[in-house]
Amino acid sequence: MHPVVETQGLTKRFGPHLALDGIDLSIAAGEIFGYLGPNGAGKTTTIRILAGLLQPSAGRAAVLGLDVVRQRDLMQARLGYLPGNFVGYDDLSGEQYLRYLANLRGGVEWHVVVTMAKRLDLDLGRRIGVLSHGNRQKVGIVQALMHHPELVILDEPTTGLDPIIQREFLGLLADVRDAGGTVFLSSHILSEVEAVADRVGIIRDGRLVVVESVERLKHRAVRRMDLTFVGAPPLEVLSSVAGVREVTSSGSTAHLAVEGSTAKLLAVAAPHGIEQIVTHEPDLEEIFLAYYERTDRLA
Ligand SMILES: Nc1ncnc2c1ncn2[C@@H]1O[C@H](COP(=O)(O)OP(=O)(O)OP(=O)(O)O)[C@@H](O)[C@H]1O
Repeated sequence: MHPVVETQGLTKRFGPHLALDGIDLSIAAGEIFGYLGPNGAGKTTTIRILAGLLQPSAGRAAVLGLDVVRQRDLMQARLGYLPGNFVGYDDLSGEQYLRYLANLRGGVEWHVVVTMAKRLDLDLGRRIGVLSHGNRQKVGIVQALMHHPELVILDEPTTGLDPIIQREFLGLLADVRDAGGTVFLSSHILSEVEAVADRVGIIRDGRLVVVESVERLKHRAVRRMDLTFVGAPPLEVLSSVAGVREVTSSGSTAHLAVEGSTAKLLAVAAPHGIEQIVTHEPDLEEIFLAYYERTDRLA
């Protein structure tokens, strides 16, 4: 079976600027793939090429086994797509706009639209022009999913959604996967995609620096922790634990950077009397750091 998304040496230049530098990706049917990277990394450029809206400068991309340049129309008919800057038509209500798009697609099951709107707490009767950014984004999400596409590509879909709606939205994506569909979503925040993605790819400066399962990525990540002790923090003991990268202190609190599991550290620290533990979720930069430091060591 063809991968649902496949790129080989995908490259995009904007004048002298190299926005994508030889991206090789392969995503299988039924996967939720998170495409992560900081601002300007090349996520939108990749997505626009996959959606057939931008031509690569070199390399190739195929979606659902169809070349995104030569077989663009066929490919787009089977795709659901939410652009990063979704706006819709201000003068139409959500319902009018979605019916219009549904007609262009040759009809959709309207009850699917109504159910999704309910789940996302979207009022379909309101004019798009008066909707908040988050509510507009919900219209964009519904139009991307309403026709049960085989592949859904979403560019920063959670922008503007509150946490409860975000969770509901991730549930919709899980439903797509459970029905055999494939999801490709971009984000610059790991925690947004880690709950739902099977694998993630991290792009930085136009290069794919790592592709792996969320579990392995988290394991590789450097996590920051603050351990407050009853007395003075045992800094030397803490520094000697495998995986502990940095140790500083203020008063009775030790500030640590830990790679991988924190179980060993906690076991060693516990006999010294821990009063409080604060764990900070690893952010993307810290994951990059861990990744680059590891490749440096291997080099
Ligand atoms: N049309 C364009 N003309 C010139 N440069 C562009 C164009 N589109 C994107 N770029 C540049 O290509 C690089 C990648 O941009 P891209 O929008 O793909 O990043 P991104 O990862 O989606 O970032 P963000 O999270 O900020 O949207 C950036 O340096 C950007 O300035």
